[in-house]
Amino acid sequence: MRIALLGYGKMGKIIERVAEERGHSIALKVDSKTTTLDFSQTDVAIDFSLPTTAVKNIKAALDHNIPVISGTTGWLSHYDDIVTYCKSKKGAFLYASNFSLGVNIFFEVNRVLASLIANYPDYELNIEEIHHTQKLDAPSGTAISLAEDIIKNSNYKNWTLDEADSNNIKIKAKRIVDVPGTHIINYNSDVDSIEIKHTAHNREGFALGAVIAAEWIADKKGVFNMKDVLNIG
Ligand SMILES: NC(=O)c1ccc[n+]([C@@H]2O[C@H](COP(=O)([O-])OP(=O)(O)OC[C@H]3O[C@@H](n4cnc5c(N)ncnc54)[C@H](O)[C@@H]3O)[C@@H](O)[C@H]2O)c1
Ligand SMILES: O=C(O)C1=N[C@H](C(=O)O)CCC1
Repeated sequence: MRIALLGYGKMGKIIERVAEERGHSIALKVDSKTTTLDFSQTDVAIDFSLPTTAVKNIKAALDHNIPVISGTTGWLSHYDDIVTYCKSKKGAFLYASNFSLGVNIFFEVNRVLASLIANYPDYELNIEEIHHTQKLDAPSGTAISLAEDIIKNSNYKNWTLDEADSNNIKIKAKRIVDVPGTHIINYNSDVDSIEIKHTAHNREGFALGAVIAAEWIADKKGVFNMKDVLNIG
């Protein structure tokens, strides 16, 4: 498969190595200096760029009839617009806030735990996410996915970075040098606590998941997510 890397930073470089190890080639590398996007030698595009550039990159790939997956976070207010755009172009698109297998299993555990605890108001909930200091967005896309899944399976109505009340899930976003990504869900009552935690040891899991998703979407049309790829849940 010939891959366009839309974004060639920390993730783009690891994806390049993982993709080559799996027998693919990199046909196009796009970063802040790129002026024209030539998709003519490309089968699939992988976007790990910036919150401010993802929408333009995704639309450019769809304009050229190239299936595209995006791991960029912080642009989701435009998600519905991209879904409509993809359908209008009869293209293929997949977004995942987190491509790692471990986090996608963690998402399932989070959903089950949220629905089990939903009817026990004695438990106070908070989500904590910890990432490296270069991260541009807060909270992380993964923390937003976790909060949205809890909202779907409980009585919470929203999430907030500020002080929470019983309608809102508090998300604490911490930035510590070199942390690839940690997410903790904590339910706390007067008598006990229940905590689930996912710790990424490095970025390899994100990169492998992204390449697997790109392989999966290359011959498809439609809008997908990682549940479609991994067949879990
Ligand atoms: N979904 C996941 O599994 C996952 C995992 C890790 C990171 N991320 C997200 O991926 C994104 C990138 O992460 P990173 O750690 O590689 O960041 P990074 O800052 O290291 O890399 C971003 C790259 O985008 C490039 N860029 C700038 N302008 C561009 C443009 N117009 N078009 C294309 N690229 C452009 C920059 O030159 C830079 O190389 C972030 O939003 C991050 O939150 C998601
Ligand atoms: O390094 C990042 O930035 C990460 N971003 C994703 C998020 O916002 O959830 C996934 C984890 C790493």
